[in-house]
Amino acid sequence: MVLPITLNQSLIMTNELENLFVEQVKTIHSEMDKGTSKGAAFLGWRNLPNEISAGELESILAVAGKLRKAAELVVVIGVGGSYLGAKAVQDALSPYFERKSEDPEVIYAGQNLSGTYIKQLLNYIDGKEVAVIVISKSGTTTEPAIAFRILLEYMQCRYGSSVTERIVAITDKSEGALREMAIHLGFTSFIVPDTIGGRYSVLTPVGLLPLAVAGIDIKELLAGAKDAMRAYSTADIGSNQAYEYAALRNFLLVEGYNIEILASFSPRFATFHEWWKQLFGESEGKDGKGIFPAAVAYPTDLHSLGQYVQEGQRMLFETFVQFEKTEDDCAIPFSTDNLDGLNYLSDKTMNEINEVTLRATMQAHDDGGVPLIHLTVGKHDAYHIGYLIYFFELSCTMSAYLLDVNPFDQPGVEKYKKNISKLLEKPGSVV
Ligand SMILES: O=P(O)(O)OC[C@H]1O[C@H](O)[C@H](O)[C@@H](O)[C@@H]1O
Repeated sequence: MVLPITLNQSLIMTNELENLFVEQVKTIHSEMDKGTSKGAAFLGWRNLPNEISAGELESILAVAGKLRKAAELVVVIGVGGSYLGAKAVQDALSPYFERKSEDPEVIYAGQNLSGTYIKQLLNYIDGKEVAVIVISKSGTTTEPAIAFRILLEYMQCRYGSSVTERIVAITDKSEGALREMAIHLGFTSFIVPDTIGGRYSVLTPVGLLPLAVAGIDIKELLAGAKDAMRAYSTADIGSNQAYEYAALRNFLLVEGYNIEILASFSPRFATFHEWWKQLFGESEGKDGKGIFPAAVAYPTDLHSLGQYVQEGQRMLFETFVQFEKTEDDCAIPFSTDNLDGLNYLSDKTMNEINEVTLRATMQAHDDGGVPLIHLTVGKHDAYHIGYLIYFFELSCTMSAYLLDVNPFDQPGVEKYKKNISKLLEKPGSVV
């Protein structure tokens, strides 16, 4: 059977260490099952692919259908976990250049505080039929709240009382300013479940609604996640590659490799790197622990960071994600004059050369002393992306538990927020 994801690596672990991980993983797995692991109240994503009801899926699709009909452009407002998952999957599964005519354009706001960005966004959407999806689990995050205030004013001026048909909020069921606004102004809304933190929420309405609006097959995405959930349900590292990946990372950390670079050769996968960075960075980076998650888009970055990876400080390991099958390809044409000397490639396609470049890179980095993990993904489609999401969510959680940290909080992020409040003299903040 061809597995949707396979993991290869050539690291040599001592038997003692391997046995230690085998035992630790078993214990943690059973603690997760019993709900006694750190932050266990936020393990809701674990069974989500099985638990999302047909009713909820239908209502997401129905609302998406309405927005698709009403709007040629949809602005999705959110930051962090309320933005990265949807954008990662949308970019991974959309054509590079030309959208299908029935798919609205989906653009993002609230992930930065650039006045230039919002001003130009307002100019860009003017004259187009617009809808807005505003997402914030807490309902109080400053960056998206500011973007929404500006977009809401714009939408109210433009659409008057019918604005409620064009705005959808996704937030906590009862807490936060966004929930209050949704009730007060009468927007359609969805709930981010209490048991799922932002960075694990891509398979809830947080990711599913914007993706359905963009024309992504969310049922296939969930089908992949559901199969992954089944495939990675065992506590045994030997037959659970999500746990194997978690253990390998922790082994490498013990060996002094404290930076992981996620590397891929598919440009449309690059936003997924950003989702992965938040997932691992916020889940593990606390109590003075954690592997720093970085990412490179090859071959572009072979011509920038490649030098460092090859010969810089030896504290990096690399995880390659390779898609075996992609839909389109382009042959290298034969040239009669061969002025560029490339005729030796003319029996090959671009994707074949991309694959050779991947192998050449892995070999070079291996020679350079960079430990490698190689994840091969069967196909570049919604099913496999859903599978991969679940793979990383589970391995990230296990990896954080192996470090003995709570995977589901992010206390450090509050520090800068408090400083902003002080500097901007927010009422109630301590000066
Ligand atoms: O969804 P929100 O509550 O607006 O939060 C958006 C983001 O805010 C902060 O950056 C947190 O550290 C993230 O974990 C969260 O995803």
